[in-house]
Parts: sequence; structure tokens; C-alpha cells
Amino acid sequence: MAILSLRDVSKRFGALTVAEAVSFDLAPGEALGIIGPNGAGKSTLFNLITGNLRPDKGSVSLDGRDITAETPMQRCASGIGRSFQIPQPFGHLSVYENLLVAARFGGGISAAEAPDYCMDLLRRTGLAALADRQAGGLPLLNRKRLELARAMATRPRVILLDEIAGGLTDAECGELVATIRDIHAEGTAILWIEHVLHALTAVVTRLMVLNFGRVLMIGVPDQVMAAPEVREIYLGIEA
Ligand SMILES: Nc1ncnc2c1ncn2[C@@H]1O[C@H](COP(=O)(O)OP(=O)(O)OP(=O)(O)O)[C@@H](O)[C@H]1O
Repeated sequence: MAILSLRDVSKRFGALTVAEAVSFDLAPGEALGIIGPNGAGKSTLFNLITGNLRPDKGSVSLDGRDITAETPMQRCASGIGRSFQIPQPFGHLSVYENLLVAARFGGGISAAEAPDYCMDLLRRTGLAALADRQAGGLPLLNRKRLELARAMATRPRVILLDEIAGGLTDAECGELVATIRDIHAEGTAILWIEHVLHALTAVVTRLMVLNFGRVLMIGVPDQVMAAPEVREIYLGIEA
């Protein structure tokens, strides 16, 4: 059974259709990439999955259970974690405190277990030396690492990554990809929106293309990227 399923999910903002009958399944432990032009509705799709937005039509299920009416907090507690396109740490708290908040309130981890859990996550995401630093002053790579660590601190079984590689140098991107591969290897299912294709295809085994809120294609990355309609809308190359 799929861990996450969307069925005919539709959403409009006034006259603008941002999701049009979107259906797909994410298998347990699978890594699925999402690509598409700016404004295609990718981040909106994440908001529909996390409950920050409610669909006009359609359903979202986790482990076969319909969660369409649940709040973001309930979905987080059920195992959906998320990193935001623009990192949103508590800027005045330390890196460690940011994780603690996510672990205690998002992951439901006890006060006794949380410190070890958070320190382990800081090590895995390359942030251990920065535990006491104020989160608001971190440079981009470390803000991205913290965004990933905060999402992981909620103990997700499905993690949604929104353009986490954007704006990084190749070396920085490689570091982040290695961490995401580790997370995936431990069995966490991944849904990843990304414009940096080489980062995405280093992890995902399937790609979904969104255009004007519709699923244009889902398949193996090489086949998807070679498809004339994808090259035309995504890469601007005429078929
Ligand atoms: N709350 C909102 N109210 C009205 N329009 C919105 C709202 N949120 C997003 N939109 C619009 O919906 C469309 C899809 O936006 P979305 O952020 O989902 O696109 P995206 O594919 O993630 O784009 P990008 O790659 O640039 O991040 C855009 O035209 C955006 O301006």
C-alpha cells in the first residue's frame, strides 16, 4: 500500500487553477522528485499535502487513511514532515533550541529523550559545531541544513523538501545531497521539489512533472527528461 496518496486533488485561487485533478501514489521509502516551471503549483501541492491549504475537491491519504480534514499539526504528528523553500527558523533561538521545539512539539519526543535525539540529528546534518549559534545569523547552507534537521526532528515517515538545493554552490549541494541520501537510505519516503536537477536525480527514482497545476507525466527520470513535451515546457526547447 502507498504511504501517501492523492486522488483528484484540485485547488483554485479565484480564476487561477493551481491544482487540477492531481493523483499519484508515493510508495513507502520511495523518493519521488517534482519538477515544473515557476508557478506550476509545486509549493501549493505541498501545502495541500501538509494541510496548510485545503483542496476544493479530492483527497489526501496517509497509509490508506483519509487525512484531508486534518490540521497541519495532526498531519505532522502522523508522520508528514516538511522543509520550506524559504527557511523559517526561530531566528532568535539557537540551532539546538530550534530542533528541540520541532522534536518536542512536532515529533512528540519526550523531554528526557529529546536532547540526545536532537544532538544526533545535529551531527547527521553537519550542524553539531553550531548547536549554540543563533539560527537567525546562519549562512545559507547552514540555514538549509537546519531546515532539513527541523523537518527530520518531527520524526517523519514522509518528508517534503521544497527547493532545498537552490542557491548553493556545487560543493554545498553535494553535501546536502549526501545527507538526503542517508535519510532516504534509512527508509524515510521523500517528495522533493527541486530546480537543481542533478541534485534531484542523485536521489529520486521517479520524477513527476507539473504544469499549470496538472500532472504532465510521472516516470523514470531519464524517460521523463527525454519526453518532447517535458523538454518544451520545462527546458524551453521546442519539440
Ligand atoms: N495564497 C495564494 N493566493 C493566490 N495565489 C496564490 C497563492 N499561493 C500561490 N498562488 C499562486 O499560485 C500559483 C502557483 O504557485 P506555487 O508557489 O505553488 O508555484 P511553484 O510551482 O511552487 O513555483 P516556484 O517554482 O516559483 O516556487 C502562482 O501563480 C502563485 O502566484
